[in-house]
Amino acid sequence: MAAAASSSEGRASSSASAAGGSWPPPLEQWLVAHGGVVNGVELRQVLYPSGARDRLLVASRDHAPGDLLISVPAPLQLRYDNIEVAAEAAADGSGFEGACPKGQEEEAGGSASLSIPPAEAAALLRLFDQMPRGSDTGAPAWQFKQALTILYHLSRGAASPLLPYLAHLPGLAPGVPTPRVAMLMYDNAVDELQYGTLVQDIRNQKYWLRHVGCHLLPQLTGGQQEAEGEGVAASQGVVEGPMAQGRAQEGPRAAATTSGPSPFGGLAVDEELFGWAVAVAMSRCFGLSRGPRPTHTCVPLVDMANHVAPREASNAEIRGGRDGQVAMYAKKQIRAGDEISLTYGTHDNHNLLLSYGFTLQPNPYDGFYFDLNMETIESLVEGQGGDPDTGGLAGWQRELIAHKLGLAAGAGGRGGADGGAESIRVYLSGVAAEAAPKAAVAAEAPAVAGSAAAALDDTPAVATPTGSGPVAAGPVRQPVDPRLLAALRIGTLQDRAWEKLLVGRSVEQIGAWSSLLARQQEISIMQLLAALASALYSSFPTTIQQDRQLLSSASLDVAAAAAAVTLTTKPAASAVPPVNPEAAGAGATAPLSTTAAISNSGSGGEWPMHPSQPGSVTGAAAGRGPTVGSSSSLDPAAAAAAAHARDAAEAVRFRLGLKTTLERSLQAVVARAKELDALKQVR
Ligand SMILES: C[S@@+](CC[C@H](N)C(=O)[O-])C[C@H]1O[C@@H](n2cnc3c(N)ncnc32)[C@H](O)[C@@H]1O
Repeated sequence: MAAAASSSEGRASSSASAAGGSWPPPLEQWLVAHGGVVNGVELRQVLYPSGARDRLLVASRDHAPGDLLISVPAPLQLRYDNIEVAAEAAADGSGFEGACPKGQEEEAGGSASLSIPPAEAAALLRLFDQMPRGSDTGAPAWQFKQALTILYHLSRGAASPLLPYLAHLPGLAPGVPTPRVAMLMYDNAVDELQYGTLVQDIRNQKYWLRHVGCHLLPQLTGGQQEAEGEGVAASQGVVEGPMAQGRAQEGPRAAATTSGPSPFGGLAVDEELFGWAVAVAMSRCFGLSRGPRPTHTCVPLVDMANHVAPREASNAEIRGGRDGQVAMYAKKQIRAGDEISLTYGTHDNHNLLLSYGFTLQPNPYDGFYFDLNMETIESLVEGQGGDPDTGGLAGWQRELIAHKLGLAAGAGGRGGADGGAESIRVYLSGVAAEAAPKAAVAAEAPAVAGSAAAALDDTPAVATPTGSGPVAAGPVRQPVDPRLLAALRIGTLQDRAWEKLLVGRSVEQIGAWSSLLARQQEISIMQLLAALASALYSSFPTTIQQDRQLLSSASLDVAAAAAAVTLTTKPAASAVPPVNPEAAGAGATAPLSTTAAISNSGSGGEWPMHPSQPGSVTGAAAGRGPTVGSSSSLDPAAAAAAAHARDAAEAVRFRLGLKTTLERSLQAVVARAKELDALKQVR
């Protein structure tokens, strides 16, 4: 829990605010100057002993529960619905050029116009439409739309009122590296995760990132006809696109599209820059799930709050307000100097790594996932009940399990014929037995993935970005997935008399940790689960102890690499004053190999950013936006070494967390078996 511990752990901590007049302006000041509210909250930078840097929100005075901490009006947020509204209004001739309510432009933007020129909005909307789609929603993936919106505002440079916010984004703000969301990790580190389901998800994300950033965008914005071979992605078809919230597909008209003028002006968007924008979108957007048009939004300053879990550990929450305003409130007493934290959602480490580029140790929402089919259930329960002749599942058990779990009834897990899935993904979790829910899980509301905050009665719900993993983590975990427990309870029954009773019960009721059908049966089930957890643990090539050792040397590597970067980094001569002096030159852990300095004529300074080639951002060519310096501010080899070291350490941390989760699950089932056995003895 790096960030949670950061206030005490950091050896250097100071306000991120630079002296007045420097660039970029402190976010707190910028927000207040343009209609936002900031009450007793400040942004701090923290430097860990490892050399890693991060930022966090800190209370500058005491707060009572319910206090408003930050409020950000819609025009100060970076959100793609603004683009959609502007384009649609232009198309239907209503002449509305931007989503900024009348009268707020001046307030929010100062000299820069909040109106989005109709032609540019229309060009962006066309791009949105070409993005890969989620098969579940059929809509272009929001992460890509938000990334394009971020790049669009970046390309506008001083013409965008959001430039001061952009300058604080990780990867642009000096010393703050781009989050290493899993799709940006090096391949060798991905292999070291030792966890197939996550590795597959990361490969799919990498595929789509490459496809869009490297092929699709250049074609759509570069004046070329769609090239041959681009149908490949669509025909591959098997790509599960977590970024696209499901199975990703090509945009509907991609193959027939002729590119138009780039909405990014002179900003050359390549795979690296696009990857940065997607990582920013994934790691710091809030979902607005209600309201006239669901959208995602980057909310300045509010997006500086770090994540803690479980939910009770965070001291602030987000609420939506009227006119798209997003606000942060204290949800408990906060003392001056406390870190202000949010719970992004009930994310397991799989989701955290995919969406945010870090893991929590321990993570109360973590889970070990595996695919369960009828064959696995059959082999698990063999000899424990069921058909007296074969010792396997009797026909009625198979039917009941298939029906309750939505699985295909065939022994080999042959999906389809009866409408059931071939397999479902289930978990063993690290929830300690004593913390497991006491009531049936069925009593819990179904999870809305990523839902982070209670909505006000009449206002839009606000949620932190959903994790992109394969399983939406629910609000409450029990040590064993209720569906797995239900399957084992049904599969080990000796007596068909249970069938009538179980038919009317939900899978959550049958599989509730707190309930059981018969004590001796439950003891056997716990023994089966203990054997399962042990077998899964043994399938890892390394043990917990080996991982711990590796991690301590990996941490040394990270620190050494960070130190090397700091030593070899030469701040660009023409570089802007950094966000704070400590941050100078420390952006070297960003995965990007070069930096260029971009000057913002409106605010009289330059700050480092990272197009993939120095000088590729040419505001002059576009006749607007940023102009480019050519200073290189870090040693690419040292930066790459630091990124490699960080990835390697994160991979080991992830798999260590997974094994710890399995170990805890094992402890929970063994404890339950013992408890039931002891009860049996007493009676
Ligand atoms: C919404 S941003 C929070 C602000 C961020 N710290 C910054 O400086 O921009 C989310 C990112 O913060 C970092 N983060 C948040 N919570 C964290 C935690 N508990 N441990 C480690 N990193 C965390 C991760 O890099 C994540 O991608």
